[in-house]
Amino acid sequence: MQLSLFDSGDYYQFPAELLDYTEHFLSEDKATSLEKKLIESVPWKQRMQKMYDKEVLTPRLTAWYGDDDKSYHLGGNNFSVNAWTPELLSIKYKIEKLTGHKFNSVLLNFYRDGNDSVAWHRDKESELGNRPVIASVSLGEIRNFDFRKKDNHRNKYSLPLQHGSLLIMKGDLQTNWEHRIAKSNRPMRPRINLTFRQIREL
Ligand SMILES: O=C(O)CCC(=O)C(=O)O
Ligand SMILES: [Fe+2]
Repeated sequence: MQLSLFDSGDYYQFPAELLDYTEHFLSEDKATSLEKKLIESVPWKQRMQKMYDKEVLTPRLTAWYGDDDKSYHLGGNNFSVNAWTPELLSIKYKIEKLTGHKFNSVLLNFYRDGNDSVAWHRDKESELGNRPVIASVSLGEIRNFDFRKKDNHRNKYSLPLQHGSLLIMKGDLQTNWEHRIAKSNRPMRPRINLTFRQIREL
């Protein structure tokens, strides 16, 4: 795994048990055709999100797919669940085979350009349980996945997520670290991110 530091004056070793990065998880062709298919066929929506006490529009489009037609509360959002498509199921099986972890849902993010983003957060909803394993597939534009220690923001890293890559987030990552996809002034093509999760019923 290659990590670039934000602040070259300080050096922190990032604990490898929290992240697993596979750069060429999908072939270039596979990744490109999947990206095109998802952009065209997913019922993308800009949703409302609770930020402190206010409801704001998320600065990206999202969609939720999963095992049945229940809708889950995730971080106070009420997503209605779409049924698995053959493309998403086949990616899910490929990740399960590689990692040995099972997933029952996937949250899709569509970053239309550099203006779209996800703010610093942890995926710590109780539906995910303790120390969740989240599998994140990236398609399209290379965006930086930034992460920082919750109690020491200077302990901060950036990982450029390549087209067709797989990032596994695990261990205490969602407990002790925050992550984000920052906005950029650089002209950017669209990017799609798929985060496979195991949601429990509460
Ligand atoms: O787009 C990404 O790589 C990260 C998305 C994310 O953090 C999330 O959906 O919780
Ligand atoms: Fe996240």
